[in-house]
Amino acid sequence: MASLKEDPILEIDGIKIKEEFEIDKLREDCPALETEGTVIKGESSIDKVREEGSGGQGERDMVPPTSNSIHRSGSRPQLDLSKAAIEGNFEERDPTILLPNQSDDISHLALDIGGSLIKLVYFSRHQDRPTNDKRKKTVKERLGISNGNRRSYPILGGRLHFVKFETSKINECLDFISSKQLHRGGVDSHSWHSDISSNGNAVIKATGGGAYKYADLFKERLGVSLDKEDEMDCLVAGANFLLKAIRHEAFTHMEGQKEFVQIDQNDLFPYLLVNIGSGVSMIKVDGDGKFERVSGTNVGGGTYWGLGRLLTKCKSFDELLELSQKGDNRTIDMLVGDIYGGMDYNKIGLSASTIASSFGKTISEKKELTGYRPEDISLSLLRMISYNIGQISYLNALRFGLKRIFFGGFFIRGHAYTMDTISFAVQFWSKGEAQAMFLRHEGFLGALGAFMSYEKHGLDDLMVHQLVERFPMGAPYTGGKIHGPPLGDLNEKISWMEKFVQKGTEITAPVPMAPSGTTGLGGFEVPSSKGGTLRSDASALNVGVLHLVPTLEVFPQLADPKMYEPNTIDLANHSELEYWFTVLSEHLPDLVDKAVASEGGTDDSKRRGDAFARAFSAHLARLMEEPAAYGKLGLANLLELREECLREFQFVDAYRSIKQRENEASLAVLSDLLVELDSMTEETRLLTLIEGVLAANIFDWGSRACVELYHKGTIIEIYRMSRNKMQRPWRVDDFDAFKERMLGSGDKKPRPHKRALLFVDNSGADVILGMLPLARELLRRGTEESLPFHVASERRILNNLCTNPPFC
Ligand SMILES: Nc1ncnc2c1ncn2[C@@H]1O[C@H](COP(=O)(O)OP(=O)(O)OP(=O)(O)O)[C@@H](O)[C@H]1O
Ligand SMILES: CC(C)(CO)[C@@H](O)C(=O)NCCC(=O)O
Repeated sequence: MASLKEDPILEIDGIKIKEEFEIDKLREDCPALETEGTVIKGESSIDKVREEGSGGQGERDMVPPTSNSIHRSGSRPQLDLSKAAIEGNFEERDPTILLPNQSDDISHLALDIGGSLIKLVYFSRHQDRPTNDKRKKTVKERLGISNGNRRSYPILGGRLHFVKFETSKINECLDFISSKQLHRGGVDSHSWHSDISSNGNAVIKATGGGAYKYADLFKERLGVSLDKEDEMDCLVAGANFLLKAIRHEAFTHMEGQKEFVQIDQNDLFPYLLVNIGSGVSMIKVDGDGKFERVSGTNVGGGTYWGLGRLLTKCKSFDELLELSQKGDNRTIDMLVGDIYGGMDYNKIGLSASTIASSFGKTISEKKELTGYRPEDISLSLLRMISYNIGQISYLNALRFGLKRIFFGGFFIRGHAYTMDTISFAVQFWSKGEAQAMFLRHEGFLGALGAFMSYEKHGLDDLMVHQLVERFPMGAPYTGGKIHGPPLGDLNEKISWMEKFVQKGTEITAPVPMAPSGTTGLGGFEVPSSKGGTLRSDASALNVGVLHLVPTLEVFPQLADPKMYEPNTIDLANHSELEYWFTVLSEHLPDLVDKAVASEGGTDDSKRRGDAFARAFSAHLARLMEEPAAYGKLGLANLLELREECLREFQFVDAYRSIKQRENEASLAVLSDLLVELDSMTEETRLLTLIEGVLAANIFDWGSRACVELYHKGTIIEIYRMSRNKMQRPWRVDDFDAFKERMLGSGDKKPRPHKRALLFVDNSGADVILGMLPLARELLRRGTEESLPFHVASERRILNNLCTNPPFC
């Protein structure tokens, strides 16, 4: 095996890092970027630039350089690099680059003002990294330049937030916008502005009837103009975006069972979109921007809430919904059995328990309204409206031969009984031919669509993996009654946690309002209430903050990147979840110690460590309650959640000191290791390389045996021991099959492998030690033919290589 430096693609040996690079290099990798010949000096980021630039994927996005200072492709955002200059010291690592001519005018707030609720979607730039941690930011990140995809425009990393207010409380919404200065570009507005119209006024995209009704109020209170977007256009754009870009957005819900559906983007259309807001719209969707509103009904969410309020005196929608969980509709609804003397009406397929007439029983009894339990009324009403919508939806699907029906709108509210009832109606009337599916961001379709209508959002061709959903810990997740999004400020978060500590209150994970085991079958069963109380909106809605991470790229040689699922351990399996719950809980004190030590063991870090432990425990408890609370849950998601939680409490890298130690050990033996690998036969080398990767990684994924091993020595010792002296606590599955695919046998050529074979985790040097030779070997092959395997979490490898160069 020759020197790693000869590898033209993955130049990750990096021991000797280039001292400078020129914008020309950047231009080469990101052809759309042009400057007026400015030379920018810096360090190390060249590796990142090169790696990212070499990603291979997205050649389709490449546009030839233009001669002028800024290349524009359509209306997408571009950076104007003209007169770009280093700010401050040239010798500084990754110095900030000023772009004086860049207008930075990307808008980031959109509204859907409906008959019942106002929905806000807003974007905030990532602020994860402490500003003094410049080493972590690459030049490209600072520029907002995308990576290996070679986009011709930047996508800025950040978060999409989802918030809602009751339309009747529009002033609260205006206060919220104003307090966060969202109409002006947010609190970090020094570099981030809303659209400013030619006359200097901010313009916000808005849809829904309220965009017309409240335009003057917005002008008056905030001085902003609402740029009105068509409601149906927005609903469709939002639904298409979610279905294409968000992992596990859609799910089925039958008899209390939630199952996520991974939609194949190439097989999405046509479908029926049913948006259940105050009223209901039914839209046949044939493609992006291709749709027709084929039907609607005025019996919708407003009907349930309005009639329910009158009949039960409930003060809020949630109260009404919560009430239904304790209801028994048989006291209100007339069943087939009530009419047929307890018998089924088999001839037309109706069981005795089928509802013959919603609210029908009340005509035969001489009771006043007060004689009925509000719980029962609420349930009957909910069932009547949900069933009716399900049935009308199916009839419309039938009209157009559509098999899939996606339901959105806030009426659904992630509520099990509602979804079960709709699903039952669709299934019953279609005789199982059509399927009802629900969307996790159910109520935000319109607002997202309005957001998408900004010409400069730059999100239109994001890949699924670039939007990562997170569930930050804030008041709403600890059962607190705080309006708005999760707490953003670190101190706020910590003091929240501390309040719980002081009061000795256990942090209760929010109980999902959707109890499992409810059913609409037969239409009368009583939903089994679990916990009884509804928690705050954010938790009940199960909508996380979408993190946009434009640097994440799928390994370019995957056989089918869209369908690739890196999570091989599915925690939907309860015993698996329990196992990992125990591992992670037991490991928590140790992790906190490490995290605190990585920050110098200061009082502040101890305080943060404590808060982190509580926050993460609450997440774990929440997931034990409802494993699918945050979308489909695989082990990698759980570990990422932990990482994210650490970052929320500003632990940049809990394993920093360990990595340092490992880096030193790795460096010392690297050349030996390469010589050793070079001397092996191809087959032995392949196995050795895989073992190397596993040796490095199983430890990280929580294996107790490896943790013990690790305590006895450094990773390189484990690596050596694993090959020579000891019984390995892991094995390489399917090596023969892999080998055949990898090396080919007889006249068989290597062919793509369907499953992930390598697990690569988010640590730094240890992964790379195993990964380095393997990556090189495989990438060498990859230049000749398609790689025969998938690398799990390959995006993290790139990230790690970029942000934690291992040997420098
Ligand atoms: N906190 C809440 N307050 C009021 N209604 C709620 C709440 N949560 C859920 N809902 C339900 O959601 C419905 C509103 O849904 P959504 O926000 O999707 O529609 P909308 O945009 O307000 O209505 P439309 O599109 O018809 O103008 C309400 O009618 C009610 O049934
Ligand atoms: C009027 C809208 C579109 C406003 O969102 C909605 O409330 C609705 O679709 N209502 C149903 C109206 C009907 O088709 O009968």
